[in-house]
Amino acid sequence: MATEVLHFTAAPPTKEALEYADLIVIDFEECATVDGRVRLSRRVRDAMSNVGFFYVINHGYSQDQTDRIFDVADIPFTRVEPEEKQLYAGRMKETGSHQGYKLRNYWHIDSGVYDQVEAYNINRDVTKKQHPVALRPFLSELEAFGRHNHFNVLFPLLRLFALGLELPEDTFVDIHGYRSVSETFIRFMKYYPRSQEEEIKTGNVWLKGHTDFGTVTLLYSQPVSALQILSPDGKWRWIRHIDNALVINTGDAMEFLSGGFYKPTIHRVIQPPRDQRNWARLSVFYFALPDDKVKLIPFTESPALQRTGIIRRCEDDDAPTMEEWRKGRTSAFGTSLLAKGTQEGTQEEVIGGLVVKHYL
Ligand SMILES: O=C(O)CCC(=O)C(=O)O
Ligand SMILES: [Fe+2]
Repeated sequence: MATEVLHFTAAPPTKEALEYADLIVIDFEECATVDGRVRLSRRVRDAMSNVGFFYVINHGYSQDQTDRIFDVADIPFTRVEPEEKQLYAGRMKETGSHQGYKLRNYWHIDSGVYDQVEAYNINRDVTKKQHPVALRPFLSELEAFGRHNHFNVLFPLLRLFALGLELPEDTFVDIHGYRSVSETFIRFMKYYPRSQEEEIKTGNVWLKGHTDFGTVTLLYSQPVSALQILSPDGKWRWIRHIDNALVINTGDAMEFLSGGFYKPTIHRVIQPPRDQRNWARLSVFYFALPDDKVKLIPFTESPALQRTGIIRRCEDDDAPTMEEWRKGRTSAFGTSLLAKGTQEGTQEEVIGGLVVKHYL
């Protein structure tokens, strides 16, 4: 018998007419055959050179299994007292690692306003760190959830990304070992309402526009609209909720490894539409990163890449390892001093000699 858990009730979808990004849907049932995978890899490649985000359906978790994960995801926020949360606070700035809580008021947004987001991060090896008492009965479920994401979702996606580059299917799989030393982790996230003053000072931005620093991000679609992506035409567009779909995007590490073939898409979180403002926004993610020791240089043997041209952010000799890049990005995120960017509405910082941009 599964341990009992309070049910998390998600908001109804918004009725407001939002300007949504037009994203393709990748049906994992088509992954079963080589032909299917080649077809999907072409669609993924097009989506990536266009909007950069896409959906995955039929990923192997039923609606009930996904609902259960959201119920468990709420535990670190609602079933743990503030004093206990402090005991499990992550030390992102000092360690460059996402493990434990990211408590509220940690990331600077704008004009002296800090975030109202709580996150709880769990390495896929759930034994790496201790967890709050209320979460302990669920650790084996969380381990299974990580495993499912790794083998049933991440690996098929990595194969599609490799095929798109005309590389052997397991090129990226081979550098994302489930048992390797790497940060690949589960994140639960809950956003809390803010004061009117905070909304005004930040132009309703809850989480600034950024790229993710790993290879692939899996987000379990949830109904509170707030996530937006920066479209190629310079407009922010909303991500639409699809029941039990995954929202997929790639990050910096995939850009490095693919020589700019798969570019990371800038995304942000803003205040939800009026009809959803009194609802909690709970998110579930799996953030994939290659093994810590992987040097982030392009797979130049890719025929596709040779045709399109390789774009490097730096010379191969200067390229960071995954460990260096994630530590640099993680410790700086939301806490470093940012300079005004060259582009309107951007801010910049330098990490490992490379410019990293943030968007308002
Ligand atoms: O909450 C969301 O939908 C997005 C959060 C996000 O972009 C992140 O945690 O990197
Ligand atoms: Fe993100």
